[in-house]
Amino acid sequence: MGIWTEHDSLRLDFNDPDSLRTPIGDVMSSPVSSLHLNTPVSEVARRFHEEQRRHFLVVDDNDQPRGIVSQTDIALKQGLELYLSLREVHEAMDSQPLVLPGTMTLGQTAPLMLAQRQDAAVVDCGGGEFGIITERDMVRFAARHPGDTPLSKLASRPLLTIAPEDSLLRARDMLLDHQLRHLAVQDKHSRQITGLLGFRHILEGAEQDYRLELKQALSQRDQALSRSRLNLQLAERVIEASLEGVVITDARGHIEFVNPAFTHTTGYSLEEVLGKTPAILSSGRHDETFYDSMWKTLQQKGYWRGEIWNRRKSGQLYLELLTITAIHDSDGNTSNYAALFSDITHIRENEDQIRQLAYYDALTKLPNRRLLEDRLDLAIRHAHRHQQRLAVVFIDLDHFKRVNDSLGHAAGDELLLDVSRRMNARLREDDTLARLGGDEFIVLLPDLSEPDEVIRIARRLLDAIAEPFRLKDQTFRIGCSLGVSLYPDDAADAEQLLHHADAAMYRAKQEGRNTFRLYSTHMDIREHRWLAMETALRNAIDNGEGLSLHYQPLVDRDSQRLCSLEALARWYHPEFGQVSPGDFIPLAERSGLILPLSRYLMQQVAARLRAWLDAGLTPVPVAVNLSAQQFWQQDLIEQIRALYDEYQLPPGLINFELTESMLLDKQQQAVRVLQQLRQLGCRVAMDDFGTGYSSLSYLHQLPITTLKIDRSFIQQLGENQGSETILAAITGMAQGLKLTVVAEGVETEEQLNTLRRYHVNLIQGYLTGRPMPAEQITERYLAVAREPATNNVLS
Ligand SMILES: Nc1nc2c(ncn2[C@@H]2O[C@@H]3COP(=O)(O)O[C@H]4[C@@H](O)[C@H](n5cnc6c(=O)[nH]c(N)nc65)O[C@@H]4COP(=O)(O)O[C@H]3[C@H]2O)c(=O)[nH]1
Repeated sequence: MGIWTEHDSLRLDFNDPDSLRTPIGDVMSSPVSSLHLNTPVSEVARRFHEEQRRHFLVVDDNDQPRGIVSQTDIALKQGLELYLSLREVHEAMDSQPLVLPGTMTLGQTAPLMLAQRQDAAVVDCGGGEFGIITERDMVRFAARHPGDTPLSKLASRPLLTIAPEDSLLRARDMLLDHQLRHLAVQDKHSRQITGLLGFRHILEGAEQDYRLELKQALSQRDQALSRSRLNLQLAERVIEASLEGVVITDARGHIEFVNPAFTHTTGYSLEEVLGKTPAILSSGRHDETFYDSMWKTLQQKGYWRGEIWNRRKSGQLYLELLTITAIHDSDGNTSNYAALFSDITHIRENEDQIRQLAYYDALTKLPNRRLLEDRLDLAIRHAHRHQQRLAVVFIDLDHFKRVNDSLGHAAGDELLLDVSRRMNARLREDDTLARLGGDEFIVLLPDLSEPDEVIRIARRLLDAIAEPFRLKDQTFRIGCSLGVSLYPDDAADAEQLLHHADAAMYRAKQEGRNTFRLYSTHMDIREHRWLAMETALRNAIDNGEGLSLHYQPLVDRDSQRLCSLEALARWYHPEFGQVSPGDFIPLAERSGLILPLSRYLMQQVAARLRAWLDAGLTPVPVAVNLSAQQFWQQDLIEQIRALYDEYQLPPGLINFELTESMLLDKQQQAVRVLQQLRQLGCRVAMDDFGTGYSSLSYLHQLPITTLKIDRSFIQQLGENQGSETILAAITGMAQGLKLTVVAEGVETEEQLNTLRRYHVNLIQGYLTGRPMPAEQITERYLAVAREPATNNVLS
């Protein structure tokens, strides 16, 4: 198949009329290029340009011809309007048009146009007049005009012109309007024909630019593609190699991708987590509100960043720093979530360790001076705002150096640990115990409701340290000295408070150790009273001034004969007056004075017995009250023995009274001490029986001799049926255990009469004799004891 176009007509010999008889098969273009019906116009335009053709045969699926498509069709139908409106004629025109003189013949023109591949030529008709002939004209001329016809006769006139600055769109429209294929381009000013513009030029220009743009676009796309492929590869490699875990989920939170770092951190492989939600990592450490607010933030801001505790496949907890970002599609809907996390457990541990080192004492793990000062500053501000008091207690161990020197530093450290544990156990939750170094500690007591509270706490701390320590199989005691300063009474800032507490502690050390001192000299008397009393008691013990003993008789219930005495301490102070033992005994216990006081009193008792003996009297045994600290002294038995030796006392003259509470939890050890006392010939009474713990069941295990029924029971006799029932039970049991029973605090005959019904051996009380000075005892009981008729105390 072939095609014969206007252009092919130029191959005819216009000078030979017979050439028109040439068979078309000889002059057609063959083979003919074809396009399928469905070929897009852009593709057609590209083929026109690439194959330098002007027509294509259009075929169907069966290669049957269905039409011919020309460049003109494309120029008209390619939707080039926008392009054509932007381009000007001079950009597309043929700037070297074939201009032929009007005298040239038709026969000369055809081969010229063919040779120069021109589809039109401008004809200079002379006299400034121009015309045009085109391939299409040539087909017509071939049939109608002989080859020697001059062009001036044939050329179409007037020549339709357009300015070089006009748009190609205008040029196209002019061509369409005038049913022409060519326009001459004429300079507006010089009127010179500067070019020729046909559909071919319009299309070629368009094609050219299209092609260029397409090429550019394609190369840009290729570049972008390869860039993004590169970026993608890079991103993939970065994600793969990243030390941060990466999780990508779909919009509903189902995992679509995880990287190796995820697997490394969590222990889960991609296959194990695909399709699951990150909830598989949940540690259970965060509540619902935490996750709710995370999702809320994600939805509102598009990202969430924070720290979260998760659990590895192994079950181990870890802390991760997590950033979740919502990824949106082109419609703005969330299509995925990308989560990036790093395991910061170690960082946190390091931070904690650093914080620990910076703010805590390495040995005891207590806050150090720095943290203490921070907390003190805070506490001062808080106290200032709420108009509250706070206290700083400076604590220094007494004789710590000795422990260190004799037992070694390891034992010293052990002791410090023990001390800090004991003190901590005695403090309130909000109090701060800090170690300044060495054997110095500070306690910060915020929110003191009343200044007395600090005194109570100071005593508790003293007691805690006064308890024996056991190190390297050795039991020993150390004490401590405490200095207290108060905000706002003593100072307004942390430094001064610490300074004053230190000064007060120093005073405590100077004034005997194992005690505390308040810095303030401006506090009211009540607050100072205990302190002053303690100092006074200390002096009294040192010089014996104001301290004395009264003796209260214990008489046989039935015969009324004096059987023994109870020594009761008395203390008179010029400033405080007569101080009740109910006050000064506990004070002595708290301030560590009980041991020297007891020693002093026991000595007095022994001396008194010696004096009675020396006076030729027959003293009855004297019972001494033992306090807990005294009872648990390691050398108690030794002391007593020494006392007996020193005063040359016959055995059994000094007896002891103790209370149930002292023996609590330590029955086995108590039994040992009691047995030793018994071996010395001492009788031992359980005092105040019926109050406190009153465990009847363990009484039989204790080698005691006497049970003293507390006066509260005796005083309720006759008033309260219950107390008589208890009396019956206690006395019944005591009888079974062969214990002597003493009824304390008997004040009335009625009480005495009731007691007669039960197993009660001795009576002690105001009815039978108040506590009295030794001289009175001598006078009333011992001197007359020589005269049997008067030893009935009630007579
Ligand atoms: N209402 C009333 N009271 C009576 C009667 N008969 C005796 N009393 C009081 O009862 C207390 C008996 O002493 P306690 O129970 O051992 O209780 C003693 C004892 O626990 C302690 N105490 C006294 N002296 C010493 C001592 O030298 N060493 C120790 N460790 N504690 C002592 O102080 C506590 C109180 O002693 P005191 O005030 O002397 O009080 C004494 C005594 O005066 C009475 O018929 N009616």
